[in-house]
Amino acid sequence: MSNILDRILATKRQEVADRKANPRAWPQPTPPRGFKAALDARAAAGGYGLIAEIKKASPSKGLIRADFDPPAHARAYQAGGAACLSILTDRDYFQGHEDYLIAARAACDLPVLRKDFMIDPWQVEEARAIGADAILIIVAALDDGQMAEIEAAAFEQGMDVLVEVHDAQELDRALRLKSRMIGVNNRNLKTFEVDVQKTYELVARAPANCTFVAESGLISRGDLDAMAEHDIRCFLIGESLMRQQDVEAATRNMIG
Ligand SMILES: O=C(O)c1ccccc1NCC(=O)[C@H](O)[C@H](O)COP(=O)(O)O
Repeated sequence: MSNILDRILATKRQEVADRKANPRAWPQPTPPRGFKAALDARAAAGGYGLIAEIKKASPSKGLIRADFDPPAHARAYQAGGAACLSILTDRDYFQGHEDYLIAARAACDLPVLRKDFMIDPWQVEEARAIGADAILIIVAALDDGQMAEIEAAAFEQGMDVLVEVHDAQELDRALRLKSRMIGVNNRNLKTFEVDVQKTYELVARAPANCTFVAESGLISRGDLDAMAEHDIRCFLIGESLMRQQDVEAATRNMIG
């Protein structure tokens, strides 16, 4: 039986083919903002490096934020102390859009991750063209050759790469790449269950020179403090912040 990732990737292949056939023209983006450097600086200063996600909806939760306003959320996340943004651009499963990334990045100074399902280096060029400072490689979605090709395209554009893994085998494959920014997604893509134990298991296997990011299902300051006891200081958080009426205050309470 196919899981949600298989279904997303099937849709994405068709979407990318359509977009390559009918490319949009984009305005010239400003130069890349250092994404990994922004996270590392927070962690080095003894704080938490938060990648705050602008996420309208998801396959697991449906609609998360009805009054969705990417520029306002970007400003609130920056004022609340986030180091970086993650912005969903996938339309079919997350109700995202490239225009949300463009508008949110223009509204703040934070580096931005294009959160989408990369299957083709062409999408990396498009990501930079809309202003993204980093892209995501999901190890479960690609073979080693595809990952290396997409990573090389990103580095050529001066972007950072967050490499996302779910288990030890995927971590071993991730570490064959050059990027030293590794995210552990605690969400099981078959069941949608979130298990933060995954992060604890994998941080012990990751080399010390990695920027290590815990992703998904983080709800409270206590969750982050528990992870900090295992030397994990960077986090990708979406839903729990996006559900708050006062996003700025929620962000500050989470990491302040
Ligand atoms: O969020 C989902 O339902 C989902 C389903 C299938 C593939 C990916 C999915 N989420 C992408 C993410 O990585 C999360 O948006 C991100 O880690 C933030 O998670 P959360 O704080 O739980 O919103």
